[in-house]
Amino acid sequence: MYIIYQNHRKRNEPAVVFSFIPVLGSAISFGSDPLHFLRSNTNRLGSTFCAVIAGNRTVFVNDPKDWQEILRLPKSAMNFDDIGKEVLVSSFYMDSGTADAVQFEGSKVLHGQFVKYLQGRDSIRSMTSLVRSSFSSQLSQLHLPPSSPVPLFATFSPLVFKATMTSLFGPDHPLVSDSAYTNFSTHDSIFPLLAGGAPSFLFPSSSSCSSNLRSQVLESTGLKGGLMEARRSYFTSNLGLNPRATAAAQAVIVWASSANTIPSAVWSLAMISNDPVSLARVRVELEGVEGEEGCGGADVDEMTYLDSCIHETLRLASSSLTVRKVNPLGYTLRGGTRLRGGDRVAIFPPLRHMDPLTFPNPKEWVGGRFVDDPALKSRVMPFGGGASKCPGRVFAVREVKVFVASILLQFEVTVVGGTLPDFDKTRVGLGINGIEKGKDVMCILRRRGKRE
Ligand code: HEM
Repeated sequence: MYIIYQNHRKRNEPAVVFSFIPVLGSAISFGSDPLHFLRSNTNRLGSTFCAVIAGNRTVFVNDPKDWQEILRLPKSAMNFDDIGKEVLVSSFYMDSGTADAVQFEGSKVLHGQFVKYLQGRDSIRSMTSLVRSSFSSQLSQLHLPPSSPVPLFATFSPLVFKATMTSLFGPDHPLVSDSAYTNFSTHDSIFPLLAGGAPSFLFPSSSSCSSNLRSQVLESTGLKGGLMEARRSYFTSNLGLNPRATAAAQAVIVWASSANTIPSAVWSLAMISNDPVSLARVRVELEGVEGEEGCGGADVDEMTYLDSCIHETLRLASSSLTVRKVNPLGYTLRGGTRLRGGDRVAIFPPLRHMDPLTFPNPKEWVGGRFVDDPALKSRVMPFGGGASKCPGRVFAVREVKVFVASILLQFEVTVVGGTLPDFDKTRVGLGINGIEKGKDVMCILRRRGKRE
């Protein structure tokens, strides 16, 4: 009965990708090669079709011309909040009542805080300045073997994590530590399984690492007037959450701020360093940066070539999925396609990122792509879109810029072998792909002489 319900097609509904596998449906085919799955089914069934993914009827809208309609629809037609709540419960060990408070009752105020602290000019300036001084002090203490290769991801992921935590909690907070990074990365490594609905008791180590993070997240921030303090005060004073629930809600930001920023930063450094032309162009921009530590503040805004390289990295490494849930009455799209109440609607931006008509030679990393054609930047969607678009996007790009600039100002970086490993494909749908399991980007790093 279940299979018949999921696969049966009513009038005006999108065609359904048939699957005999109950619950899982097409999850494995989609997860193992999403572009092939979406393109081949688009060829067979049309650009909007339905597939059952992990028990959910999911309508994939694959023509970018239809995306704006979906992203602009009001919450009364389809919403992200129900899905957001499921993720809070499945992946952040939050109880259902707390998830309701965070995702529904407090959503307007919390969104306003994101806008104020993650996008406001003064706040971004002071967060960038904290990130810059964190990189500066971490790099000065970094001991590297003089001429043997260094694994880029293993070496720099903890640095990016600690810089991000510094910007949110202040430099002396317990989350600014290697042990907190280990807790974060253990939880992060099984995040795709938790988000896919696997029960958390199967992963006791992740659960204890996540609990370690939650026990640290409430320690005093040392930062007055920042995002984390504003959230904490709202959770306790306005939503009446107890310390345990408040910690769970704060831990979400620890993950959201780091999980995608870390691979974005390290891939950007690797891809720039592996392309002599782009590396030379970025170095010319860096020459214009004043002072030894002058890669934060206003300067990063002027590095347009670096900005292009970072967006090109995000274009290639992105695999996010923007998802909405249709309201119980169902909804009819402009073109007449009928969606059932409870259907999920999904947009996969890499379909456009890898479209040769939009991005010629889409598989190639072209550092100056967006300098040559600035309008193309609006076609890159690594931060999702609509109501759930990443609120940390402006700060995130700045942090990546400061990271790359800090490293290149201090080091000559040479990628050993000249080729980069593949992406980790197990994170489809979550954001920026990490690096293939068991691999790293091996580089020779030589400290540069002091600039005059
Ligand atoms: C390059 C780094 C980053 C990338 C690629 C990225 C990407 C994303 C994506 C794809 C989403 C989901 C969008 C959607 O559903 O349409 C998201 C959501 C989110 N991101 Fe980011 N992100 C990054 C950095 C950050 C940072 C630094 C912060 C905070 C300091 C942050 C905070 C959040 C939050 C709170 C959400 C959930 C928004 C909601 O539920 O409405 N992100 N991010």
